[in-house]
Amino acid sequence: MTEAPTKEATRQATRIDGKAEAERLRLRIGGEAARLLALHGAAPGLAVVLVGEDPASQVYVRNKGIATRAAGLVSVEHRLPVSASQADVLALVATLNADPAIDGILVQLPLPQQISAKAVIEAIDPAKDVDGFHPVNTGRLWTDGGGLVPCTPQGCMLLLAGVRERLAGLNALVVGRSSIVGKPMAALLLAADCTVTVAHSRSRDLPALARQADILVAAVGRPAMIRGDWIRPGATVIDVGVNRIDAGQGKTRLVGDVAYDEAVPVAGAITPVPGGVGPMTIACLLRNTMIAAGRRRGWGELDL
Ligand SMILES: Nc1nc2c(c(=O)[nH]1)N[C@@H](CN(C=O)c1ccc(C(=O)N[C@@H](CCC(=O)O)C(=O)O)cc1)CN2
Repeated sequence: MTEAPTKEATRQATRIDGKAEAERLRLRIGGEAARLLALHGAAPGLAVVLVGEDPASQVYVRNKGIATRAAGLVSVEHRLPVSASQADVLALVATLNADPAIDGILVQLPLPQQISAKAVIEAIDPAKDVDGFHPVNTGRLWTDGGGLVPCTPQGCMLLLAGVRERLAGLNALVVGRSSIVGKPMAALLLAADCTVTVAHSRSRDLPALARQADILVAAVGRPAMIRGDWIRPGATVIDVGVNRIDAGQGKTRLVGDVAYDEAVPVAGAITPVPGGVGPMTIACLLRNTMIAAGRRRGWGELDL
């Protein structure tokens, strides 16, 4: 009797579970916060400022508050109307800068068009800038690395560490050059001794650049732009995109910047959307708040 031909097993990338990793990090932060409360009788305080009523921002701010309180930190929310002036926001930031109970300040982006995000970010005390967007923290990131590190790129690095023991010498491609993700991501990969390329809308032959990459970080905000045949076999793919697309019948669904189903048979490991980088952003915000509190209150560097 002839045996049925064995079907060649389809290669599948390791799915990097950001939700589970974020949960573990939040539990560690909760444990450390409880220890510090017992030792010093105080909990770190995070103030989140929301201007206007952008639906996605409202969800993110609510989730930040829930996660902050669940970890045993103090969460304070300030909501300003969409008509708020830049002076209103700057006045609130000045109050929070001076408040000794507040260790971290985050102004949710985007802001209404009459308010300059640059002016607001630059007004935040760099020691309380838990987003890591202030020029002092940006400068530290590109020099000695001692400042507060932007949450999304920090989360990407933690996810990478879970699947890649050594990053030194690897080719890393960051697609996107935003100040929030692309540029700080490039700085962190460079600090980890990767050979870093940053691609953007004017880059020539993006597929060819992608095919060189052992690590590919997609942060362009264009649904499924990175195709499966652009990916180097075995590469680690970190998808930062959170794009809401029409799913028909009046429904929407979230997709990343990478064509996930095409990438899975080629990549070595890949983050899904949702459930990849997104949850790490909020966990790293709590981490930054703990770090800022430790430094401000003289609790020393914490093991997080
Ligand atoms: N001041 C800031 N503003 C904004 C930041 C930021 O880091 N600081 N980043 C984004 C929004 N953001 C946090 O604020 C954020 C985005 C996405 C997620 C997340 O968990 N995404 C989930 C899906 C959620 C959904 O269903 O919509 C996922 O990817 O699994 C968390 C935080 C812009 N503004």
